Amino acid sequence: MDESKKRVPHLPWMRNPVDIDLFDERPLSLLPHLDRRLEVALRKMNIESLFPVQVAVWQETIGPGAFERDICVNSPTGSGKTLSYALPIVQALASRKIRCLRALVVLPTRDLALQVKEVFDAIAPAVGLRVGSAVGQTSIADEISELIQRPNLEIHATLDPEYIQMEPRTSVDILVATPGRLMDHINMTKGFSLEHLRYLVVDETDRLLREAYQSWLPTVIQLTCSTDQEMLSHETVDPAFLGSLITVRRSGVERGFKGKRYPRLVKMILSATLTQDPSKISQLDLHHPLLLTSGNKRYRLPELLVSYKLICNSKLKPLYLVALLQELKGEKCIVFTSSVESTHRLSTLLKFLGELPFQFSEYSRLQRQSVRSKTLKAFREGKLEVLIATDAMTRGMDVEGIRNVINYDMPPYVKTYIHRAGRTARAGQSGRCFTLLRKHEVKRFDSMLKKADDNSCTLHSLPADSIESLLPIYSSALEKLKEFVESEARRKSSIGFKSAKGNKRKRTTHKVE
Ligand SMILES: Nc1ncnc2c1ncn2[C@@H]1O[C@H](COP(=O)(O)OP(=O)(O)OP(=O)(O)O)[C@@H](O)[C@H]1O
Repeated sequence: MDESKKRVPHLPWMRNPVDIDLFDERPLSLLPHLDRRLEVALRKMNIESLFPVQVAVWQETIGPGAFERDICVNSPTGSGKTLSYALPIVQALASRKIRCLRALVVLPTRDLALQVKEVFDAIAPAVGLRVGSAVGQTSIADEISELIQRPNLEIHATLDPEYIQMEPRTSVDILVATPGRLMDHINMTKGFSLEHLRYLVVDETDRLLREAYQSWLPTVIQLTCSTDQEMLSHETVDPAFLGSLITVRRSGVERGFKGKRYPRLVKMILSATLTQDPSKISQLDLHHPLLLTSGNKRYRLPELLVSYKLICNSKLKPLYLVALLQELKGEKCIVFTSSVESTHRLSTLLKFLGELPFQFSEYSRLQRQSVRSKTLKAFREGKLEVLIATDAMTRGMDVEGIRNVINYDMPPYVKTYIHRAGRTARAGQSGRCFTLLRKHEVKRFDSMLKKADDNSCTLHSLPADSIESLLPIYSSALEKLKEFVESEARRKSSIGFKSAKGNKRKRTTHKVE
């Protein structure tokens, strides 16, 4: 057995997880306590039953677990983690009386946050909840007007200000945010408060913990802890006296959480590759955490994913890619490269190869958000068949109908392989992942796949003539690429990108691989 499979987690609570594999998909009609209005909303989304991870989390939240413990979910890509937290949170808040910010969901990128907001938007309005976003898609002023409700002074003109709520306050129940914009609102937006927060979701946890993003996590933890402290300091005061806006938290004493009279903030963390590093996990200040994981392996690929490797002549690697894309005959594909520069060079080179039988586009953080959003829309709608992308931009991306993932550059880590491959074979569908390898990379790749519990990666070869037929235009395309990169570097340096100048010149000497 592979060593990585036997490794015992350092954290004791991670050693006896709830096994998600023991849960079956469950029809909505058999889900205990599901609000009828939510059932209708789910059916409108064409959801007739809950996936195993969703049933398992339901059990620990709305079911007998009753949100008593913080929830940590480690479940494969595309297994339905978003709805696994969105549904219980919306159901739990369905009976709230007064609108204020009670659930905060944090995601690493804007596109991902908007994707998750869509899921909340599909169910929350059914029970009268409002969902907002703080992702920097619009100006901060527009975001503030969406999130903050200001008192209407004209309506209250004749009333004594002492008796009316004059302070601005949040006008959403659930907020989906990226860390940067969240911090902007925490620091600057009048009326933005986490005082009543009951649920904090950290999706794509391992990625969010890796990057500090202006210390958003310690700030959120501190702000929500101080609420607990503040409330505890009112121990002699009847909670009712604290006003209807104060969330009356469920007592947590039954599991021995001494000294906590008020329900704490519930945290839910999720990933397909959840970290087991105690120092990282400790940043979350988890309360009696419960791990839910699929099977007894650390990493898991989607069940219906098939992996292939292609051994390439490294000088002709772009042609192998083109030949493979031609073979895939316009099926939706994502091609992963190792960096934004490499993504840019590869897509530029493909443009110089003349008419290709597929529509493709670059998708990376080098581009403006508006360009990226347009590209993603076209890809979703099937107007583009191939997206050339980097890891950072596509984590968690859920696009229907992606049949293939192509690793143009070998992923550096098994976690990277899992997140890239997981853009296909989602929600029980089948999919393929191809990895282009130079001869010397094969051994390292094979041992990496074993960690992902995939021993079934087969060799895929392309007919020699499919590459040979591209050779005549290849050298002229390379020439054009060289000129293009040089002129781009000159243009950038002339508009003041002095630091970029050196890098770009260096880049022109790189081979296109
Ligand atoms: N119960 C369900 N029935 C049918 N489809 C579902 C159900 N739950 C989720 N889905 C669909 O499954 C797909 C994957 O869901 P989701 O994006 O939540 O996966 P994930 O586990 O978060 O993946 P990743 O780790 O890549 O972020 C989505 O298209 C979603 O609409």
